[in-house]
Amino acid sequence: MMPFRISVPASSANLGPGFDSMGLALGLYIHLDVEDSDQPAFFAHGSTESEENHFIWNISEQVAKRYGVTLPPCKVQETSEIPLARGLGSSASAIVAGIELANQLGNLQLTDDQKLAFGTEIEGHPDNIAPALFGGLTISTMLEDDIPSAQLNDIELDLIAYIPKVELKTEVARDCLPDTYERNYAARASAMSNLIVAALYSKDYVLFGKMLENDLFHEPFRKELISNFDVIREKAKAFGAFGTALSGAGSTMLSFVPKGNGSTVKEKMVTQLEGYQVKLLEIDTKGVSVSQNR
Ligand SMILES: Nc1ncnc2c1ncn2[C@@H]1O[C@H](COP(=O)(O)OP(=O)(O)O)[C@@H](O)[C@H]1O
Ligand SMILES: N[C@@H](CCOP(=O)(O)O)C(=O)O
Repeated sequence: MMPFRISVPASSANLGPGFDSMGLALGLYIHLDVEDSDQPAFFAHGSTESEENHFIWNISEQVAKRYGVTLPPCKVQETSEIPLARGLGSSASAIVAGIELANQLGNLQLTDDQKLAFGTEIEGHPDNIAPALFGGLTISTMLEDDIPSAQLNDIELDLIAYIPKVELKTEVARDCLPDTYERNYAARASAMSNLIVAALYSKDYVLFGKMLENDLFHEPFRKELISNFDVIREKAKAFGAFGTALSGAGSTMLSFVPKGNGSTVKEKMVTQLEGYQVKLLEIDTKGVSVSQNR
């Protein structure tokens, strides 16, 4: 089996009103290159020193313990294109990588449902875990003993991410949210989520962009934490984007642009945003993958 490579995509959760349920897999990846070794060793991204208590290895060990197996010694080299704590789902991608590593090393033959359940248990919500596992746009939620999830791959949009230097931990951005929403407010907020899904399925991207920018669940409470929130949204709209939302809990923002116009809009946005990485991103449609060839 060894050597093998596990690749997991990044993801953008929420898409405005799809708070805690919608997520889109992105073409930025974390890779684990795994090979045989007598001495167990885990090399984190950019490090030449083996770490015993690495986040991903800890996840793998938790999975192994749950299923009563001991993982064989091996050497794991992590490389990642996903910036940490910017709302691009780095923690969920790392969790999925850890689950898949245990799955492969322990020959556990975990089902998709088992991986989704375990990942969601650790992350607390399924909106990044599901796209990291399955690719595309996923909508999922937590029932008592099940995590139903639907997938949509047929999205004809270009994506532009504005990634600032500043990190924002999801935990901190969740602390800004209200504990409860009043009934009429919640009904309006969930109507936006229903409409955004209908707009995506019917490919009405003008309506999609409108709903994307009308979230009531989280963005009104988080936007104060995000520099240039309104500026980015307004400029992107003026240059032709359908809409722009906070990616996950932030700090990145993500624009959805008519297919084929991405690079033109990106070039214009670059001139407006100093200190940001402005990136044209692909949608990943595969989710986590394991390959023998490197
Ligand atoms: N590949 C990784 N290796 C180690 N820790 C990671 C990795 N990816 C994410 N993390 C942990 O998750 C944190 C970021 O998670 P979070 O605040 O949820 O932001 P996001 O998931 O949006 O990037 C990092 O600060 C780090 O502690
Ligand atoms: N629904 C969560 C999503 C967090 O995504 P992340 O990429 O910022 O970890 C939230 O909005 O808190």
